[in-house]
Amino acid sequence: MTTIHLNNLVKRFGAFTALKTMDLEIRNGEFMALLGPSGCGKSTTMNMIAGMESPSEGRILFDGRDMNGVTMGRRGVGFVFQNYAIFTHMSVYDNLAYGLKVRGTAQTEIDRRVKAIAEFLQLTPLLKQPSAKLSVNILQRLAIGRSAIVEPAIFLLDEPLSNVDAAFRAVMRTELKHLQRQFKQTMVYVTHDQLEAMTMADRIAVMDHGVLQQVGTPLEVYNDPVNLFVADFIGSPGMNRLNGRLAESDRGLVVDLGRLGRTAPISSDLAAAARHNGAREVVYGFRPERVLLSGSGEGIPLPVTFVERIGARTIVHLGDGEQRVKAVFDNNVGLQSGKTAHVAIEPGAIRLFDAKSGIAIREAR
Ligand SMILES: Nc1ncnc2c1ncn2[C@@H]1O[C@H](COP(=O)(O)OP(=O)(O)OP(=O)(O)O)[C@@H](O)[C@H]1O
Repeated sequence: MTTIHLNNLVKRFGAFTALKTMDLEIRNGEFMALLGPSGCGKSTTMNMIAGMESPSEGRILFDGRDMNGVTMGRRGVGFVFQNYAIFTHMSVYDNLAYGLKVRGTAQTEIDRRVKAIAEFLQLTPLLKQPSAKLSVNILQRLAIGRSAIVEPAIFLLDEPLSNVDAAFRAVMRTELKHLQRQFKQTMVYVTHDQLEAMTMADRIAVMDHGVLQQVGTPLEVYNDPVNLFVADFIGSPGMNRLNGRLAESDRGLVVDLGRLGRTAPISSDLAAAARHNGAREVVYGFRPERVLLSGSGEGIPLPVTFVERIGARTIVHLGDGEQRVKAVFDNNVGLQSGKTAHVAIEPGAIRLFDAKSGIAIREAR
């Protein structure tokens, strides 16, 4: 196990800055996901950790040791890419054994470890097969096994599941997490898929445009996004946002929801944070799972525009124009498009953002 420190890391390609600045500590034995849209600098960060690219500025430390000038082969990292690097002229067994062979491991030990990893990745019946004829799913499993077998202290995976089919991806999400627990590796996992990051990672580093936006556990980034980018990127459907304006009332500070013709109360702590922030135009945010239906006719009246049933889950689309809301329920709530629903938001679920900067207005914690 190894701790990775990224200190003020910057990467420029000519005049273009792919990574503007990155400060991140990846703890011993931690599963860290680097998450963000295409082009945000995830792979660039990963390639620098692996030693395939050098930083333009800043340092990378493994257990406090500066990796500047240390070649990829000497960093003790295992790397799995989106495009599995498999020797197609070799059998599954020989591909798995390769890393141990080049390290001069004894044949009996190679045999033991190949059998163990093959069992773990359900490759045992295929060990004698030539790799050239394997399906994409199996090839990716083999690529993971080939890197994992040497038990690197640091395991780097760059979108390893993006070419495989959805059912297999779901299985591999669980297996990769299991593999990391078993070998107690420090794992860095690049993905643009928030579901992958949310289900596997101990912590997620959310990136956008070469800038680290937020680091936290899946629940922290889900519940308390630092800005509207993170609020939108995490969760499916993303966070609801209604445009509002802070206004004083006899109930204290409230959010005037404009066209919806309502004012929404906020907690006294959030009101204090909003007063301190000074913003007037705000985004009133809440997760679709935190919407409640009010049977008594209280709450915000919104037209039901569309009802989606996804297995046991129901996603209800409400509102029109700019003020739209999605609500997610675990059952069939019996709403139909064309009807009006009265919705309330669970207490404690409201998040406020400064509409101009997009930055969260947060209660002191
Ligand atoms: N060798 C290079 N030369 C010039 N620009 C590069 C180079 N490598 C990456 N870039 C640019 O740096 C930015 C970040 O790329 P990077 O591959 O790190 O993004 P990413 O978040 O991993 O996205 P993706 O999943 O699409 O690869 C992109 O705009 C990319 O075009």
